[in-house]
Amino acid sequence: MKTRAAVAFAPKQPLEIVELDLEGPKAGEVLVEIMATGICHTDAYTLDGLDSEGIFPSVLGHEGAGIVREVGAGVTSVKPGDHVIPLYTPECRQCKSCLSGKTNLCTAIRATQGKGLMPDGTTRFSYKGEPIFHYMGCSTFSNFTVLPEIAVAKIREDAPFQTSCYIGCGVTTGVGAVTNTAKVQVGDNVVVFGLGGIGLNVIQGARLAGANMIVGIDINPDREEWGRKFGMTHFLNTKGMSRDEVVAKVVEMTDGGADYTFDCTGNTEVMRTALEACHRGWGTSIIIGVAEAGKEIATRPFQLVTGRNWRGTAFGGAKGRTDVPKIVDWYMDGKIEIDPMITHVLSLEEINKGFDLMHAGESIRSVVVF
Ligand SMILES: NC(=O)c1ccc[n+]([C@@H]2O[C@H](COP(=O)([O-])OP(=O)(O)OC[C@H]3O[C@@H](n4cnc5c(N)ncnc54)[C@H](O)[C@@H]3O)[C@@H](O)[C@H]2O)c1
Ligand SMILES: N[C@@H](CCC(=O)N[C@@H](CSCO)C(=O)NCC(=O)O)C(=O)O
Ligand SMILES: [Zn+2]
Ligand SMILES: [Zn+2]
Repeated sequence: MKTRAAVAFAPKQPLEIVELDLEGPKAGEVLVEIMATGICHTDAYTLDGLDSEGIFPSVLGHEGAGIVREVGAGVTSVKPGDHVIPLYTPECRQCKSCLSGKTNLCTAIRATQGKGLMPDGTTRFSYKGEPIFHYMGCSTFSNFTVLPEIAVAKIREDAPFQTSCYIGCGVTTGVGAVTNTAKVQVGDNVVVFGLGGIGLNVIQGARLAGANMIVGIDINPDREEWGRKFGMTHFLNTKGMSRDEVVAKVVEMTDGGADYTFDCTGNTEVMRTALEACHRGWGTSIIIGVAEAGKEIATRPFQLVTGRNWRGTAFGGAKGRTDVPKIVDWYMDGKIEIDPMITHVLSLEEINKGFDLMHAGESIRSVVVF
């Protein structure tokens, strides 16, 4: 079949809208019509050539929602007509990681996914006879895409695609980092570095968990109003401040340091600041941001010797097929907010504008509707 898609032919080039050839689903795979997709900063980081796993030409996008249109042989958990959210962190429920009960990082198809291929080692997309690679196992910047059965979460049919697609990454990552990874408790003091599409969801996750202080930090002053909408209690604009100044200010505000800090910037200098702003003896810093290829984190080991903890999280520690339908329920029941964070709704033809808005700090989430 044919599908309209925004293709990343090369790094640092605008996406091109073209008609691709798409092979149907093989055994264990499903064909999904993508109805809406968000644009996450991770898509921009890959398009900018900063991802060590970045492959071109490819169809980016990993924050989608859509409808199953066809299933391959042996598929039993979904059927045509089901509403689904694609999962860049699949859940096979059989691999060592899934069975461990300790992680959401299913390893069943990670090797081929990282090479832009389906589990059988081939790609379903092509253009003028040449292969086009998949991205994060999702490729939601295509109107139709093929996914492994283990990489789709079935969701309720009354959830709007335009907003629930954000649960495919940003919402689940931010809220889950608080509830699954940090396990923030009532009364904890939380500091969030970077109040974009992920950080604002960390803030609403901290509010849900009953945190005491929720301090938001950004270098964009417009983000203060955004943070306050979702439960932020204090704001710090750190533009022009040194690491020591930021740490000292957070330690003063939180009476010794935060119980939990979250990096939602991807900047390795900010990651260090976030660790050092944690309370001596027990504070934990969670890295959510994805850093550019080649960047490394550093701190004095004394920071860890004196009881601070450094951790990371992918997809908010959520097990996709199990947890995503529940997060959709939280949204539909009004426990978490999504609609106000969708600042721009674009057509596929306008997708490059979504990247421009993100880089200019003018959007929280842009969503493309097909
Ligand atoms: N671990 C995961 O599973 C996961 C999932 C989604 C996104 N991410 C990553 O999370 C990060 C955030 O993504 P997003 O979509 O929210 O991006 P975004 O562009 O919407 O937001 C980033 C925010 O950080 C702020 N910022 C930038 N530099 C800063 C600095 N030095 N100090 C303080 N604030 C600063 C920006 O002003 C902006 O508000 C990215 O690195 C993305 O790749 C990780
Ligand atoms: N490919 C990059 C790392 C990118 C990365 O860390 N991705 C996150 C999701 S970001 C979503 O917006 C993730 O899930 N990581 C776990 C995994 O990819 O298995 C690199 O090579 O540095
Ligand atoms: Zn993402
Ligand atoms: Zn698994």
